[in-house]
Amino acid sequence: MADSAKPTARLPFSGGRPPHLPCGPGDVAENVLVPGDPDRVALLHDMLTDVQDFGRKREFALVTGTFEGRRLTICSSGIGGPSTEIALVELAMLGAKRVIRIGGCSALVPEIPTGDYIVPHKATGMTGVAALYAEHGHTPVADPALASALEASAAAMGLGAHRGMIASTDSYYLGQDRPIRLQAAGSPDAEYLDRFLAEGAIGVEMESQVVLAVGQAIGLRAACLLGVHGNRATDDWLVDYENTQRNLLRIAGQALAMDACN
Ligand SMILES: O=P(O)(O)O[C@H]1O[C@H](CO)[C@@H](O)[C@H]1O
Ligand SMILES: O=c1cc[nH]c(=O)[nH]1
Repeated sequence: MADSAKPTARLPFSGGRPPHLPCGPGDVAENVLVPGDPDRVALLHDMLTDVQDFGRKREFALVTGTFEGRRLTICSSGIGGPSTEIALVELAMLGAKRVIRIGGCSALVPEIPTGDYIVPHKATGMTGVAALYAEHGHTPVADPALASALEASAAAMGLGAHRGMIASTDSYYLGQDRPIRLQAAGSPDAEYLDRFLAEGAIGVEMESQVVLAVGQAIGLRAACLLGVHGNRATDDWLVDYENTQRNLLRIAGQALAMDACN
């Protein structure tokens, strides 16, 4: 379907090129890392060799290169569920088989410091896209072998990785109990984060529930690796976040090599 020459309204691929990602047939590796921010593709691409840069359309920047002998694509998803669903579906249609979201989150419990990592084994939350995919489960699960490989990879590098449930939401401000007017900066009304905590979530961000729900639905092996950018229990926020982001690629790249189902 993805290589039909003429676009249709139902599936507007043109000559095999998808309507959103800036690439075509043969450009996407079987292994894909998906950060949210397109600038992170630029930040990380010097860690690859033999890089082909396919540029950027909207929030989707995409490069394919080699990381430790393995062909690897890095493609940004933008913020939130709708653009993340588009990225995953089009990546899969172009040949992706294993996808790891590498993004940021805030921890919800005081024991997880900023600069550590979370490997969600499942995701809860209130994203619209995951609700659409709900027949595959309100709490979609990560590919177990891929998630285990991420944990083992972080451990091998001596980096703190915490296994647990992540919560994803479509809202950065109200949905994460942040003030939505400066005047209210001192008095956020905690509500949504308490609900996530009560369900057992250890962190919050905006895409993992979608990545896992879509992955399960379309048969893409999917997992997430999240850098802990903030901690909502201690109110700590990591100002220098670049090293954490580079470690996301290092951990995920090693995990792809360690994955038992490789
Ligand atoms: O670090 P990324 O992948 O962008 O993820 C997190 O950061 C963004 C919000 O600032 C949301 O996309 C959230 O999920
Ligand atoms: O607090 C945070 C940090 C990263 N991403 C989010 O969505 N929230």
